[in-house]
Amino acid sequence: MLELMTCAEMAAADGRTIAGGTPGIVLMERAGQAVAERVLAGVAGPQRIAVLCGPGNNGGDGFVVARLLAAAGHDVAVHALVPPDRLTGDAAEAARGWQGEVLPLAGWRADGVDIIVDAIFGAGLARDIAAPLDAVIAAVNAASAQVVAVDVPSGIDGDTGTVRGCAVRADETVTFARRKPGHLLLPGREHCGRVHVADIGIADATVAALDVRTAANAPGLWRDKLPRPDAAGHKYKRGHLVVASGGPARTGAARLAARAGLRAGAGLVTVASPPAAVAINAGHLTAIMVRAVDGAEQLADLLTDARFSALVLGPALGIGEETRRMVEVAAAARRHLVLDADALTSFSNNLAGLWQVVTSAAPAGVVLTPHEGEFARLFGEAGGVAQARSKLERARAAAAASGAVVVLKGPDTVIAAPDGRAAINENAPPWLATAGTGDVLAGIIGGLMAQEMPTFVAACAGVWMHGAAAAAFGPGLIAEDLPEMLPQVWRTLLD
Ligand SMILES: NC(=O)C1=CN([C@@H]2O[C@H](COP(=O)(O)OP(=O)(O)OC[C@H]3O[C@@H](n4cnc5c(N)ncnc54)[C@H](O)[C@@H]3O)[C@@H](O)[C@H]2O)[C@@H](O)CC1
Ligand SMILES: [K+]
Repeated sequence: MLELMTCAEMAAADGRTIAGGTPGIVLMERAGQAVAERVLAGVAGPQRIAVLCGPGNNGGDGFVVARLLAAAGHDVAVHALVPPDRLTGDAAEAARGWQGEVLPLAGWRADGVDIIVDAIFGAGLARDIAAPLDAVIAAVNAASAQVVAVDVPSGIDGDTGTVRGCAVRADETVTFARRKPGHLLLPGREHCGRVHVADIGIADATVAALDVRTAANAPGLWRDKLPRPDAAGHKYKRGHLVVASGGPARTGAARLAARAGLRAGAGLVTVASPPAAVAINAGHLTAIMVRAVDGAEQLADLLTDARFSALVLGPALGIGEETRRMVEVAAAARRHLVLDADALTSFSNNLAGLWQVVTSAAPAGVVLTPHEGEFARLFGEAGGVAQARSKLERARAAAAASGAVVVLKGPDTVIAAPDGRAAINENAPPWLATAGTGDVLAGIIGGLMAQEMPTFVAACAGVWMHGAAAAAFGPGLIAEDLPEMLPQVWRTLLD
């Protein structure tokens, strides 16, 4: 269940389930039940519980939770934004099931409360939170109580993960059927605590019929497309990756990418080096080959040999005309390309040029791996990017505008394909943000593409393996450690 459903998709799935014969109040009962079970898991003895209810169905879920927790013997107080007689539909029905008092939410204080159930806003959050609710949310966040959020922490936009004015910080969040993008994108992810997905009876077929295009990035998305070494195979069948090196003072980045490409399974890896840097590159490499390649013209000569199947261009390659020409030459030779760092910056404010590169490389795939700064220089002006509400939408718009697979890097890296598919990565530990790790990522993706793994899934797999390698190493990681952790990551994937 890697799909992520937007708030609108969730509402559509709900609507179809209701149309299929399951009344809305039954879904709400199941939702409330799932939250109540989560609250009860791990509590010993009677608790003082405050259930904070908003004006819509999220609040309706809250009334169900309150009823079930009171029935389980806890001391439950309900505080609502609007009086129950102003609720409508399923929420009104759920509120009628609550026999106790309903106190106002404005001015609520957390004094003496053990557990807070946040049922103020969920998928229907439509604008920034204002007074007096901002004070309520501040009180939730200042409380020492355990906070369990219903669906999404109130104030977090379920589609974008952004904070609308202010937002609850939950210890646990119980959502329904599938997670939403806002559970994975920052800062939303940090507000959710542990996320639990409860089955409320929305059929997989109902979700499938919605053609959901966004997923959490995990092996289930691409494991079956990973290149698998076979007994009869040999290195020439596992692709040949070329990584272009910068000049004598800037060679380390290419070697990091090259080593990562080899560990990612490329059969052969060659560092294409300016003649002046061949000696230093050769002095630091063993299993990886070095070839003297002096600029774009000689790269074109090299690529007349059809065995070179993929290239990584960009890490410390230098910004400017020559790098741009190397990219164009590689594209014209129809090789799989990973464009990173200086190769991206060499196309700043030149989206037309980038589009040309992607078009001429086709059917070979092109992956762009910008961090936020490179992304802004490349796509700041692109249609759709400026209007995008989230990192997810920005990456998707950039992929559509460039025709390439875009890997928009960060702690919540988004991988987007020009056809609209996108994945959000969540396995990167904070210590992955260190010098040179981007070069390694480019190398891993290049290594997978050299083996003919399809472009979008190669990018997704590369990002995940990169995060898994960092997580397996732990704090203190430096970029050089990442390729060395890949065998361990491979073992978990190829079992
Ligand atoms: N049918 C479904 O999809 C199901 C939905 N369920 C619950 O229903 C929720 C969605 O319900 P709704 O669509 O009613 O949405 P919400 O209950 O999240 O909120 C909508 C209400 O909040 C008001 N509102 C929005 N932003 C506001 C702001 N910043 N300040 C003040 N008021 C604001 C709106 O005017 C509206 O009255 C889900 O999050 C989930 O908890 C569950 O009952 C399970 C089934
Ligand atoms: K909520």
